[in-house]
Amino acid sequence: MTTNELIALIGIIAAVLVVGGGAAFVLTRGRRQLPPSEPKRQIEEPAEPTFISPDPEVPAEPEPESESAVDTLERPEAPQGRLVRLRARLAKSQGSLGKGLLAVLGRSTLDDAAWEEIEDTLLAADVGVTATDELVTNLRTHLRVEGITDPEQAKVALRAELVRLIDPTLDRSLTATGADGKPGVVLVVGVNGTGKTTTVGRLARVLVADDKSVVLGAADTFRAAAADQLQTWGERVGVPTVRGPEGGDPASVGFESVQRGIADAADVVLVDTAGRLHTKSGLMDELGKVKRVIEKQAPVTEVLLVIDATTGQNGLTQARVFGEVVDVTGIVLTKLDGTAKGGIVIAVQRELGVPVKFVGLGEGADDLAPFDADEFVDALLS
Ligand SMILES: Nc1nc2c(ncn2[C@@H]2O[C@H](COP(=O)(O)OP(=O)(O)OP(=O)(O)O)[C@@H](O)[C@H]2O)c(=O)[nH]1
Repeated sequence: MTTNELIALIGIIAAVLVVGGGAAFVLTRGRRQLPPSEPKRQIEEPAEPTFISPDPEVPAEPEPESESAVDTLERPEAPQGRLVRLRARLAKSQGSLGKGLLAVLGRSTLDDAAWEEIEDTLLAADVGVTATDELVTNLRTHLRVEGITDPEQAKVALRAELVRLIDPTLDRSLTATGADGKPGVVLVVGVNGTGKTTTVGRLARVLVADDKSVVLGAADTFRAAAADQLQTWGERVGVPTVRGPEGGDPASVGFESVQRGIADAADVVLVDTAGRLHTKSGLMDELGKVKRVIEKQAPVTEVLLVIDATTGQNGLTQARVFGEVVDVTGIVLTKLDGTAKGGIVIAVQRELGVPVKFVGLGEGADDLAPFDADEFVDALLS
């Protein structure tokens, strides 16, 4: 090999070494910049479809109940003291009944004309004829026997006579305790629009505030929105609602709601019923059936008749007719906030011989107050 040939061979070997080393360097650096090998596997092996993109039609696994969901439940106001809070709502009744009576009693002498005015005031407030006679006779005797002429003392005497007429000794508690480990069952009845569904929803809140477990029965299958309305009331305080098909048999919804109450070991089942005209005998008979069918599961412990206080004498007629079909055990007087006829409390109690247990004094969720004779009369005369 010549010297020139040797130099050429060394040059070729050197060039090969330089190019090969450079390529190796580039490859090595390049490999270091690649992502780790794991993702390569992801690309090659398609993931399960449900992980790639959850199908919106497929319901997700139920999530454990979050704290915020529990937090959204409302805490109803304790029932005690509601009547005192709502006393100003009796303003209309206060004006015509309470203030009317006090104005006459405040006069220096009470002649026959003054007593007639007292009588008229009581009658105008729907106290009813017999109760009015009784109150006037008793108050006159009270003032005469005790020689009362001072208006302030006369007011005290009036208060005592009104309380006596309303009868503070009546048991006004909701009879909602069942026997033999079964829930108490409260059936709520009345004509259309008196406020039954609202009352059932509010009663659920009263019971929940009292730490009772409750099941609602939407046996008003007649009015389309009634079951939804009731369910909403229940959801606000975490209470389930049993409902049936629209136009279905109300008795079977009543039956199933009590069945659910027994299965859940609930304290109370509250059953809403369809409003019915008290003049329609077929519908009234159906109400009797609802009660009988429910009682195949557990005794009805309370039948509450809801009466709209603004309907006056008509409310009394309803009370009479409902009382003939189901054994009414308590009265709920709604819309007492919108009437000057607060005396209906006295009249309706006498008509049925059962106590007023709750009064509705507004449209708020907790505007249903347990009735108390002393607090009511104090509100009227304040
Ligand atoms: N101002 C006032 N409104 C009330 C009171 N109680 C109920 N209401 C209103 O009365 C209306 C009728 O109430 P509902 O509970 O739907 O009556 P319902 O008796 O269930 O009606 P039906 O299902 O048709 O028989 C609603 O607008 C209630 O907000 C109350 O004490 N005061």
